[in-house]
Amino acid sequence: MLEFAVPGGHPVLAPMSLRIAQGDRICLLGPSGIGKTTLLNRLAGLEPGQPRPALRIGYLFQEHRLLPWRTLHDNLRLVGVRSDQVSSLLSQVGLDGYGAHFPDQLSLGMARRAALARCLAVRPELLLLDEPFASLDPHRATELQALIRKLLDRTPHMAMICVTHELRDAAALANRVWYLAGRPAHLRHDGNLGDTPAAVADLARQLETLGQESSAQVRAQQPRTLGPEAADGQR
Ligand SMILES: Nc1ncnc2c1ncn2[C@@H]1O[C@H](COP(=O)(O)OP(=O)(O)OP(=O)(O)O)[C@@H](O)[C@H]1O
Repeated sequence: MLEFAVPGGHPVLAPMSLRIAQGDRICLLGPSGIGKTTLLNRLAGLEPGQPRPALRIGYLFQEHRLLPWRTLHDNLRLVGVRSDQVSSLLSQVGLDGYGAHFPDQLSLGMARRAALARCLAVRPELLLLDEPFASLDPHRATELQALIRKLLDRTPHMAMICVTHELRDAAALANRVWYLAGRPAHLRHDGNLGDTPAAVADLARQLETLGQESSAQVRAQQPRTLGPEAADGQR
């Protein structure tokens, strides 16, 4: 069991205590801008002043963050992959023979898979994926989803948290759903996905309601802007 705490006083996130079991597959959903990436960063120990996490974490950022002036081979060498293991790692993500390519020579989907290979290189106990399917065409997104599914099946003890806007990604990859909402943001839902299409549809309705409540709360907290008449009255 992995335990994480977000302390009080965080500018975006409410205090929370999170428990993640080995092999948990969690999809993290919530309205845009609510703090999903911030929570992943927090879990990865990337926020200022945070200690290094005590477990091995692979983090697939929204951008690939590979060094553009290094080949894929060298990018993987930099995180400790032995030269004779590079090909097999690239092969795991469907990039056989691309070791000599530079990141900018790859399509978005391929670069994301190369970044995924770099995540796997550390043999993560926790894999963090930040919107892995964003900006991919539906065919490429389905392909990447199938690849991630295969990698998860191959590493049953690894836990995963995947940020997404689509509950259908959760249906394909996750056994558990977190929903972040409110300001400061807290987990408004933490539960199993449900085994049947009807249960998933029911969860989708619940999450939509939570999203609407959250948006209303955020709107109510925003400072009111003065319209022209009100502004006149202030002069
Ligand atoms: N330390 C901080 N202090 C103040 N604001 C912050 C801090 N860290 C993040 N934010 C702000 O919090 C908001 C939440 O950002 P975040 O990217 O985590 O949301 P998100 O839910 O991942 O959004 P999206 O779904 O659009 O990717 C952003 O407006 C960001 O600028």
